Amino acid sequence: MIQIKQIFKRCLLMKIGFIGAGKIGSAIIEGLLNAQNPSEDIYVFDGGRHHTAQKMAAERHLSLINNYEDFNDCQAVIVAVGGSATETIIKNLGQKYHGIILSTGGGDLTQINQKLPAETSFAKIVPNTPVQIGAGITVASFIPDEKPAVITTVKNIFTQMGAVYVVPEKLLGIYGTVAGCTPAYVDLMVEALSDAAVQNGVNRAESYEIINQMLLGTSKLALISKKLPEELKDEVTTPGGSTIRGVTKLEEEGFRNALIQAVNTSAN
Ligand SMILES: NC(=O)C1=CN([C@@H]2O[C@H](COP(=O)(O)OP(=O)(O)OC[C@H]3O[C@@H](n4cnc5c(N)ncnc54)[C@H](O)[C@@H]3O)[C@@H](O)[C@H]2O)C=CC1
Ligand SMILES: O=C(O)[C@@H]1CCC=N1
Repeated sequence: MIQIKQIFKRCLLMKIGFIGAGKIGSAIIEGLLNAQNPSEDIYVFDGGRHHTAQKMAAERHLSLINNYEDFNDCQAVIVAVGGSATETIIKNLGQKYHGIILSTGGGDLTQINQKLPAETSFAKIVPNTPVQIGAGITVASFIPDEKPAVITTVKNIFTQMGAVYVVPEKLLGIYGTVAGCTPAYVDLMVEALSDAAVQNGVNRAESYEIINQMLLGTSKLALISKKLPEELKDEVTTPGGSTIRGVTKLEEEGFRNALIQAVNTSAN
């Protein structure tokens, strides 16, 4: 049985290329390595100002390449450079590599696809940083008439690292915000909760352990019980107790509104 599973897994394995191995590029690479993809099947392009690709290739034994043509062994190439360089890289890459190009940055799906050779597909993805530990979310958008095999390949790559949502391009911004930006909001909340804990005498390291474990448990409870947030909140808020005093203070300070405005600001 184990052998069959291993053979099945081997069949799903594929070579994946990267241009840009910064924060999100390296998180995806770590996610692929954690999912037991062989390091030599991960190709990284030797470029960029920060030498992150060279460092990562050396440390994690990845295949470092210098020509876009070398990506032709890869089922997909992920462009994770950000900024204005993205579209030029995709255009040049598309002349030399014929497969699936995925970008973590911007660009118009239809316009870019029209400029690429017919055998090359272009799609946009927003992975979040927990992909590195297999607990991520990746949101993807394809042109409306994309080949099903392309969508399946992209899903096969990212389901190794967590959940995948395919959404229309016009919703990629908001889905990407809710999945991709909010880890930073949560980290900010953890820092603030920890500061208050330390202010009241809790050891810093212990406060982080407790708060992160509390978040993990709270999320698991919501996912497993399928209860709504208001039900779960009600289970904690004893009438006349300490939780409702804190909840009321959060309302007074505009906690909910701050989050709503933050999501709108990130997404638009
Ligand atoms: N950090 C995150 O959680 C997420 C980021 N994104 C998007 O992904 C893109 C990249 O973001 P980060 O990884 O955070 O940025 P980053 O600045 O950490 O990484 C970008 C990397 O690209 C490299 N690079 C730049 N030009 C290059 C070139 N011509 N050839 C090869 N490498 C080149 C840089 O040296 C750098 O290592 C951005 O568009 C961002 O909006 C999307 C989802 C999540
Ligand atoms: O901050 C950013 O622009 C990217 C998009 C999603 C997460 N980070």
